[in-house]
Amino acid sequence: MAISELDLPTGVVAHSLADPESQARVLAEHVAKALDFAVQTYGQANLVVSGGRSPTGFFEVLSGQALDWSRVQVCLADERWVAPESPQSNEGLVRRHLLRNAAAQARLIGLYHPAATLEQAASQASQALSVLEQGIDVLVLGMGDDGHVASLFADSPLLEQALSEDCQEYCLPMLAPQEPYQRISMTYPLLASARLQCLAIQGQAKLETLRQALLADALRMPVRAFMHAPLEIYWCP
Ligand SMILES: O=C1O[C@H](COP(=O)(O)O)[C@@H](O)[C@H](O)[C@H]1O
Repeated sequence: MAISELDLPTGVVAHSLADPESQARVLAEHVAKALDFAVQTYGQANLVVSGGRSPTGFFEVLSGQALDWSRVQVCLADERWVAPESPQSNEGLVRRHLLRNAAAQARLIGLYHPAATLEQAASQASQALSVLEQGIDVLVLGMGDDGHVASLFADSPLLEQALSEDCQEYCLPMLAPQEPYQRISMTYPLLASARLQCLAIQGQAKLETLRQALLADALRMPVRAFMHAPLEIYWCP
């Protein structure tokens, strides 16, 4: 299957790239241009990225893009509730693969807080995100094989609240079906307020997940909630 065969909603743009290297380069150049525009226009840029396993190549190419990184704030769309030193930490991934080269100058706003409970940690993460006062300039989402984005998982107790357009919280505690179970996720209204919204996915299996999500309810496959303009999908086999 090719991404052009999917019946995407009007306004959703699909980019089909030849391989992971091309995907990383094209996405990194597009993101860097948008960050540079925000720096020139507002004096600062806010970038929200995802974790997991797939963004490392993109992070490494982005880290070498020429722009005034000292004016860029990097935040995470979601975090596993583990210390940044853990190999499962999304913050750790960003520190190792993105905050290097030119991008070492950027400021990272992590979602991890060592609170007594996951609920308290999520509340502290929400408060820390008040630094996003000019809004999110660029959002880069990934997608799990089950159709989750950020840490918005089907069957997580607070999913309906997190996907509600009226949700006032920047972050909510979420539960994943696999380890690490305890997660903190940015909620739908904050994520969907980003000026540039990108979804980066690789492989046939994820294309099939996306095809199923287009026919599903967002409560079963949360990626469905983001299938509207101005989403840009970057896919490669
Ligand atoms: O658990 C997570 O998974 C998704 C997807 O990760 P991927 O490696 O399959 O692309 C990721 O977007 C999210 O940030 C992460 O916490």
